[in-house]
Amino acid sequence: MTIVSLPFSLPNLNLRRVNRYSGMAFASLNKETSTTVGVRVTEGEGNLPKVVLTSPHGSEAEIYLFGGCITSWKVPSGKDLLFVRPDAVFNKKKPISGGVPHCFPQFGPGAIQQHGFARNLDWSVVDSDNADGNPVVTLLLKDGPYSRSMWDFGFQALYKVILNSKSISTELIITNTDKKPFSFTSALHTYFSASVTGASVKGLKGCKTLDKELDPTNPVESKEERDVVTFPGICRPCLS
Ligand SMILES: O=P(O)(O)OC[C@H]1O[C@@H](O)[C@H](O)[C@@H](O)[C@@H]1O
Repeated sequence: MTIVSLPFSLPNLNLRRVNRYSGMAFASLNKETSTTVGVRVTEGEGNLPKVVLTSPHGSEAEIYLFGGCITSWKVPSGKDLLFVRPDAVFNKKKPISGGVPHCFPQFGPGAIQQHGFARNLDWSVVDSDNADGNPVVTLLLKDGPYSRSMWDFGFQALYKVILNSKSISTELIITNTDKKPFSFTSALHTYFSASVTGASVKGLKGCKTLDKELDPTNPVESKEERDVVTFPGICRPCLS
């Protein structure tokens, strides 16, 4: 695997560092490659940079800077609990279809592109840590000409991913850096790798559903009536 230099600069952030292993994964400004235990940046699919978190307990996670998208979370047995669609592309022409894509500043359809622009932009690494053996990386996305062209607000998104021995945790902090208020919707739209046979989802009763099977551009709106949703075949209703 190849170590890549990433063209990021270090913003003036006051990020709390949690122990002696703190540091940048890689800094390219002076060609220095200081490492944090369990955090590295390598070339992924389509030569896109990805952060790899490796836990001493045997789990591993991969996060593409394009879209700030976690594409893999392997537990110690080697099983990947996340799913990436087989037809996903890694060429920045489309968001990476799978893993844990960001939806921001809009979830679903609306005034701007479906699920917003955060999954179409390059995030940068601003911090990495190793907290008691658990690797941590923090990514940053800020407004720029592309985001401003459709959503004219100043913002900062900080996305922290922590790989624990038996879990992975994420924290997304959105800060309004503008002089005017804004509202937004957001989601971490996770694709889990699972067999639908025997899978069920509770708690959807009463939720609005959109059935896109017949015409994805003109979904049929309805309401979920079932206490428990199972998946005997194609997943028809999708939550909006
Ligand atoms: O296809 P996209 O834009 O990546 O969105 C993923 C899914 O997002 C869901 O919120 C929609 O209900 C689905 O219809 C859609 O397939």
